[in-house]
Formats: sequence, C-alpha cells, structure tokens
Amino acid sequence: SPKHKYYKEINEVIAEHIKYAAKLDIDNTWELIHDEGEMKVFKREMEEDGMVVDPLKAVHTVKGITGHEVCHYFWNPDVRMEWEGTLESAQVLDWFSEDTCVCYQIHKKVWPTTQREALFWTQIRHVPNEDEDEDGPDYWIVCNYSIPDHDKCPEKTKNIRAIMNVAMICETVVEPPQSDRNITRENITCKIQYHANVNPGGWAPASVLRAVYKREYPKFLKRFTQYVMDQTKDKPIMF
Ligand SMILES: CCCCCc1ccc(-c2ccc(S(=O)(=O)CCO)cc2)cc1/C=C\c1ccccn1
Repeated sequence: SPKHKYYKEINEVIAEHIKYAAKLDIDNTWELIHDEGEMKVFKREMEEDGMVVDPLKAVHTVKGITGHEVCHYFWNPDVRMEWEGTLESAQVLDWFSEDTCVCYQIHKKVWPTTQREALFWTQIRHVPNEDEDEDGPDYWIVCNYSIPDHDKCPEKTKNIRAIMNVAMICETVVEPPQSDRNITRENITCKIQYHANVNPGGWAPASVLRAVYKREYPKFLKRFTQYVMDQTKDKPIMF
C-alpha cells in the first residue's frame, strides 16, 4: 500500500508482536487469572503514574476454525458490534489500504469510572513461514494500535481516551496432515495468542480496573471465539 504516515509504525509494531508470539514464554512473572478448558488468561500487575496498565496475555485452542477466520472476524469492523459486548459504538474513520483502517469506538461506561473511548489503526496480515523453513510457524495476525488523533475523530467528548496495543495472533494446525483436497473442519484447530496492553488513559480505582479485566477478558474471548464458530460452521474453510 502507498507510503502513508503510519506505514513504518505498523510494520514495527506487527514485527514486535510476531517476535514475541514466537517465544510464548509464560514464565512465573505471569499470574494465571482464568483457566477454563483450553483457555488460559494471564496478567502482570503493572502501574504507570499510579494507573493500572496490567499487560494481559491469553492462550486458547479452538477446534474447527482457522487462524485466518479468527483474524478475519476480529479485524472486520463491520461485525465488531456483533461480538464486542463492551462497546457502545464503533465506526471506521479512514482506510489506509484494504487491510488497514482507523477505528473510533466508545466503550460502555463501567460504574463508577469515567467512560472510555479508543482511536486506533487496525491491520490484518498473513505472516507465512520463512521459505527455507517450511516447518516454521505460519501466522495470521490482527493488531489494534492507538493513534493520538485523526481529523475525523469527534473532538472534546466527555470520555477518557484509552491507549492500547492489542494483538490477536493465530496459527492453524491441520491433523492428520491431509492433502489440501479433503480437509474438513474436524481436521483443523486454531491456536490463539491474545496480547492486550491497555492504558485506561486516566485514573480509575485499581480494584475496579482489575475486577473489570478479570471479568471482561475471559468473557470477551469466550464470546468472540463462539461467534467465529457460529459464523463459520456452514461456510467453506478460509485457510
Ligand atoms: C474502568 C474500565 C475502563 C475500560 C478500559 C478498557 C478500554 C479498552 C479496552 C479494550 C478491550 C479490548 C480491545 S480489542 O481486543 O482490541 C477488541 C476491540 O474492541 C480493545 C480495547 C479494555 C478496557 C478494560 C477492560 C476490558 C476488558 C475486556 C473487554 C472490555 N474492557
């Protein structure tokens, strides 16, 4: 796509998430906050200027869908309101290319905190394995990354602007290895890594924020993956 002003930043941010995903080192600095079936959600407790900015990492394995399908529905702004239960509104302000756009969304108010909003670019990308290493990981990734402003962004709202760096990184496993001819949904499994670094943008009680994170992230991951299974079950597989 043409060299727009975020081109360099997008490549750097995506490369960073891919490097990090390949390591997947869940060491003891990560605290398990939710463990349900194949889904494990971890957090690190971190504060910046007295604000809770806990990084969040989730891993999940879902049968019957592909990484491309998970990333497609996570990225597609047209369906965001269908699965993201914490949003009051979501809109596209701009398109940088057919896989990259700028979204503005308002989160539902969480009593007793001030309502949050977010302005970010979102890109979906296929990162095939290195040619020489055909066993290397093949990722589909979506990254949502805050930008400071945009000329079409509503000015001076009463909301606090949250700042985020979020990635959904997926690998698809086909077993037993089938020639591409007759793979069915029984043969595929998606391995998901979800990384969310969200700065709530303004003070909120640590206890409230941590309770929201603990409750909302597992709920959102369960609801979102169920949504993808429902949307794809009668459709041809998107590899
Ligand atoms: C006091 C509460 C303040 C809310 C702070 C907050 C702001 C934004 C966000 C957030 C969550 C998921 C994404 S995404 O994965 O990119 C999908 C697109 O929406 C982007 C942003 C989270 C949170 C904080 C908690 C929280 C956790 C899971 C769901 C909802 N809220």
